[in-house]
Amino acid sequence: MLRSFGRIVPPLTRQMTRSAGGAGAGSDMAIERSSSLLMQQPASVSVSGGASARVACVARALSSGARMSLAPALTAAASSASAIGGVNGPSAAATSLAAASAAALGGLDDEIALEFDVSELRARRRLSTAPVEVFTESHVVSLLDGALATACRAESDPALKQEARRLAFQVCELYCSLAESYREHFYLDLIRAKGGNDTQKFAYKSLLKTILELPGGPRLLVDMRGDLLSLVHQNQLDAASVEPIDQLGVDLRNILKTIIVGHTHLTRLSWNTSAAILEKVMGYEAVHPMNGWNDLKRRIGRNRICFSYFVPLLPGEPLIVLHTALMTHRADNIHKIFEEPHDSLASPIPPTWAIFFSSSASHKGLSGVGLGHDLIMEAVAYIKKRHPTVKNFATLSPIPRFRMWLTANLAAAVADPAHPFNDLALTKAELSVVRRLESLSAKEYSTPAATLQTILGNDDWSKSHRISEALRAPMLRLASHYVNLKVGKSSYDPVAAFHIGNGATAGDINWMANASPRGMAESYGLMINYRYLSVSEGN
Ligand SMILES: CC(C)(COP(=O)(O)OP(=O)(O)OC[C@H]1O[C@@H](n2cnc3c(N)ncnc32)[C@H](O)[C@@H]1OP(=O)(O)O)[C@@H](O)C(=O)NCCC(=O)NCCSC(=O)CC(=O)O
Repeated sequence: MLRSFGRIVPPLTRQMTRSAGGAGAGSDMAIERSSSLLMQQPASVSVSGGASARVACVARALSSGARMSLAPALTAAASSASAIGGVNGPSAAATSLAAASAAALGGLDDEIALEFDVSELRARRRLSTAPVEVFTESHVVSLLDGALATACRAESDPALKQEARRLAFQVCELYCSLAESYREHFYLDLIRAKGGNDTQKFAYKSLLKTILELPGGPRLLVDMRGDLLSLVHQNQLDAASVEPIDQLGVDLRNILKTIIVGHTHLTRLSWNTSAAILEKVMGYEAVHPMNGWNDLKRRIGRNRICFSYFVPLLPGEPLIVLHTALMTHRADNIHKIFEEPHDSLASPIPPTWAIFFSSSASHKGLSGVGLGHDLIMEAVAYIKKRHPTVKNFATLSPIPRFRMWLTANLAAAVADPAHPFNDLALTKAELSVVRRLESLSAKEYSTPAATLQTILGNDDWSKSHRISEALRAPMLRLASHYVNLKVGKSSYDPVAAFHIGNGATAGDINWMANASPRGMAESYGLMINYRYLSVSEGN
């Protein structure tokens, strides 16, 4: 089938020739000469020492780009020269040729590392909008087959490593050039590529590991897994694609774990942290958006700690951020945490509570790696060591889908007066209090669910102290019911799933704890404390 993979940049082979910059016509001739020399000599046992010296000289004299085009020939030379030999082993000349080729290749390592910098491709991926040359599926499949075969063979033959990296880079370039709608095909082609080895299941892992070793490769794989998860969550995959693509996602996660688990570095961010990182922290904030540098300054000021994880292979990337307030009491309102001026937070009373009020992971592609759990546990250890008066660890967390859940259930109960949610919505006593305060029509009075639905229909209730107080008890009860809902073994609410999955316990639900438009839209202003009792003292 001739399927086009739109938005593709020119083929890499051409790109590579162009990036050989400065090689010029003279270099082209030198490439040809040394190529033929390299291709011919290793085949002969009678290779002379002079030939190997010339190989090395020619290879060194070439520009790095031109030498790189020779990499496959140099690799072949090194490999076959080593293999030449009878009962007495390789001849001295063959050994010398192997050494010269290997030396020329060895010197290339750093240059190749630079030339194969995937970060550039990622930048292009973000910027490129113009449709360019189109590759056919057969091109994609043959590139993947070749890259996969070479990556697999390079695992046992180090002489093939550079070639494996070159091909892996081409695959990255292809991936960065793909239109979003072609990613599903790419993943399937990657999974199906056999690399000449029909028996090896999941052979693509070798290719992914080769990409991981390219400069910028880890970040590309993080993006790739994020893309893949987005695709899966859209629920639009062909039924037959779901299982293999899920498997690819799991393999990608496991490969990424090798550069994350055991390599994380806990960092406390401060006003002295580089602006580039602080700007990212502001951008990644997923729970309480920041409105500029002053908001951030307050969140890293006195009695506030902003933790982040970094790993060496994703330099400059705060992978996950955890904001903490050190307090003298349990926090029940997010506005109080934000409104304290950052320079007046010094209290004469030492803090006894650490309140985690926001965790944000920066890359979807790293979900399921366990970063959130590990960061909270390391943060606890850090705080215990430096702030020994802190004995209690808890969160002040959003309840993100509470309003959605309540709205849907009230609608179902209004449609069916026998619906059990009518019993949960308001008790008889609550119903009579609310009805006394609000003048509703007969229809609106008809059931508890109808009454509550009408009152919550707009946010006016929150402006009336009396009505809001009348709603407090039923809303807290409904929120508690919601937070304890399960889907299988996990909590229905995503934040509850995260904290309860970490070993925390659902604690107090706080009334009007986040009256911002987002807080009202998500949970009618309610927030919850999850208690990390196992690490708290005196519990
Ligand atoms: C909360 C996170 C930082 C966690 O990051 P991680 O990389 O550790 O996440 P993860 O994907 O490995 O998920 C860890 C576990 O959390 C649960 N989990 C996470 N997100 C979920 C979701 N949307 N739906 C269902 N479960 C979910 C899963 O059970 C999973 O367990 P398993 O591994 O078994 O699948 C991130 O999900 C995130 O940035 N979320 C958006 C912002 C957010 O809602 N933050 C929390 C509210 S703030 C807050 O509550 C205060 C605070 O924490 O400080």
